[in-house]
Amino acid sequence: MTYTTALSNNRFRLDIQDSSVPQTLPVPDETDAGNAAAAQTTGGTVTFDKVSKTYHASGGVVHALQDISLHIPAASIFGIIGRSGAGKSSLLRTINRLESPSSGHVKVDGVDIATLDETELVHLRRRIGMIFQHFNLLSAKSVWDNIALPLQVAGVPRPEIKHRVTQLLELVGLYDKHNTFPQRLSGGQKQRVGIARALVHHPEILLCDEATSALDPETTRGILQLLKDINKRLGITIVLITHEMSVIREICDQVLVLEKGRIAESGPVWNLFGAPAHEATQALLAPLQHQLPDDIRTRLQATPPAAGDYEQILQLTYNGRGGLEPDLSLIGRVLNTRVRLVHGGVDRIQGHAQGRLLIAIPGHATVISTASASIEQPVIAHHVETIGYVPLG
Ligand SMILES: Nc1ncnc2c1ncn2[C@@H]1O[C@H](COP(=O)(O)OP(=O)(O)OP(=O)(O)O)[C@@H](O)[C@H]1O
Repeated sequence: MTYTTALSNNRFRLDIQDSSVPQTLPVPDETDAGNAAAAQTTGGTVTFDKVSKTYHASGGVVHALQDISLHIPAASIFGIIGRSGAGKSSLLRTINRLESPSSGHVKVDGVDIATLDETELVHLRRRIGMIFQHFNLLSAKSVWDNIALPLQVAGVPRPEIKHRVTQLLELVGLYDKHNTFPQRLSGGQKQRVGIARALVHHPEILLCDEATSALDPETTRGILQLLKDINKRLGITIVLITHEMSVIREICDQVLVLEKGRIAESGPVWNLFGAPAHEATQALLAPLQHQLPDDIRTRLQATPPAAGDYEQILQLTYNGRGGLEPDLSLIGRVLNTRVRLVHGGVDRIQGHAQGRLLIAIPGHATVISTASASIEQPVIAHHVETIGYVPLG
């Protein structure tokens, strides 16, 4: 067995030349057009082809995944969301064959992983790192040993292990903790160790199973930044499942929504978050919506008050399409009245402005019904709706 190390494009590689371990996955069958095309792409693609998974539990048969076909591009950050029991973990776990599909195929870089023998499977799993919600660190081992262990198991010589572990500890910002044991680390530090350990074999794919769900918001931000850096600097494909929509909004390029084991919808995050089409997506995204402030909600009426002054409350929605941005002076000009910003917020997702503004205008002002789609008038929002009336005074 020989080892070579190289540092190129900021990407450290430790190549293990072991005649007992295949250096590449089996060459795909060139007659299979799908396989051949995928094999030519950069490393780290995942393709699901009509994947279904059925469990035979004591309570009966569970169709956890049904007819899933999708492609995860190399070097992308791909999020999987869905209600509890939708099949997220089952899908994620088919990528490294922790679960095997009941039918259909999972291909990594064009190779159907069901065809791999035991040795090839070991090799595949080294190319696919995984991190977990509860970190799965060995409590009796130091930070250093937790990270070094997979390399020791793989038979890597000590000097190489020392080099690699040092490098990874620096990457995750934990070098000063190398002698510490997990129980003395914070949640964020434990996850950093988990990330370092997942990267020991310089994988092309990193699977994240609710990796930030046990962390507070500030620590979550730090871990997401680290994952982003790893994706950018090392070109690793990241596939993550989460119940936190903010995580998807923060770092993912693409998102898949699962519902009862089937694909509800999928696409670029800005597109899905801006205009969720499926009821499951709308329900999942509801917590991200700015709720009506209590003082407005309690005074809001469905019809204009019979007497006295009042304001009309309009909701302006932005879905990110066509480069449309909230422009308060334009809104005032188009509605031709005094406009008061009441509440709301606009996020930028992958450069697209989306969100919701609540504005108040004098009760008797006319809302141009085509403000959201006028040809003559400049468009002020993707959707404009009167949500109620608030008496003044
Ligand atoms: N090993 C198993 N045996 C039997 N049924 C299973 C098994 N694993 C998962 N299931 C069932 O398959 C369905 C999908 O489960 P899965 O864990 O993939 O969903 P999930 O979306 O990850 O859920 P959660 O968000 O709650 O973790 C559920 O009905 C679950 O009970």
